[in-house]
Amino acid sequence: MISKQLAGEKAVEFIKADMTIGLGTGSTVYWTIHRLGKMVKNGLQIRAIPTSKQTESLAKELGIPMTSFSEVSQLDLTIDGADEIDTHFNLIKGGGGALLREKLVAAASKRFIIAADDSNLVHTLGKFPLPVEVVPFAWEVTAQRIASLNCKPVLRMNNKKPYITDNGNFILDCSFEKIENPLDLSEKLKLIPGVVETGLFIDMADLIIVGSKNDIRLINKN
Ligand SMILES: O=C[C@H](O)[C@H](O)[C@H](O)COP(=O)(O)O
Repeated sequence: MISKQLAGEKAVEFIKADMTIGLGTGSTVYWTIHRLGKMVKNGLQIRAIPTSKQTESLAKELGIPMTSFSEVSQLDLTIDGADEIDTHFNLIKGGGGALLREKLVAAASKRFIIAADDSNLVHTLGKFPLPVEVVPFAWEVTAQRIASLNCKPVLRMNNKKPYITDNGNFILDCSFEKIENPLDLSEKLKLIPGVVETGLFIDMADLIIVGSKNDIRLINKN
């Protein structure tokens, strides 16, 4: 069994009846969503808010009942993946382009669980290029401003065209190499006009489930 699958499937143990669950995006929570689909088939009653169109269609296919922020304002639990996790529980997310909805859903959740594998654990964030969601208008100028923070922003492409997020925006993948102060960088990025959201999730995760070749580790905050 692959490590992401181990971690993703383990995460469903934290889902209880009648919860409202945030469903993340990516190849790790794919396994969570599949397991949850089986639990729902066996009678578990929950409702879910997806963090992307991709997750929404998978969850619908599996018969997982959906809700939205027009019906609920707080979720009991969100389960998501991460591209990098540092020793202070800070994350880089957005490799799959879903960072904006992921952050909104995580911020509205009482508990935020990350399922990942040991390759995602790092001492310092930044080797994985930081995804930054920007509005398409004047994205070139936004990219120049971001570059002045000491990185190389690259416009994410898809079939030779700019990749478009579920919110109609572009993504700039920004290679910082080492992000020594994630909070400071996050604040600086958010001050740049045109930046919608960044893939830095600072001190939001409550529990990390780390799958490796043959076992699973749970890392609790504090
Ligand atoms: O936009 C995508 C998300 O932030 C994913 O959770 C992240 O990229 C990790 O994905 P995966 O589970 O495929 O490694």
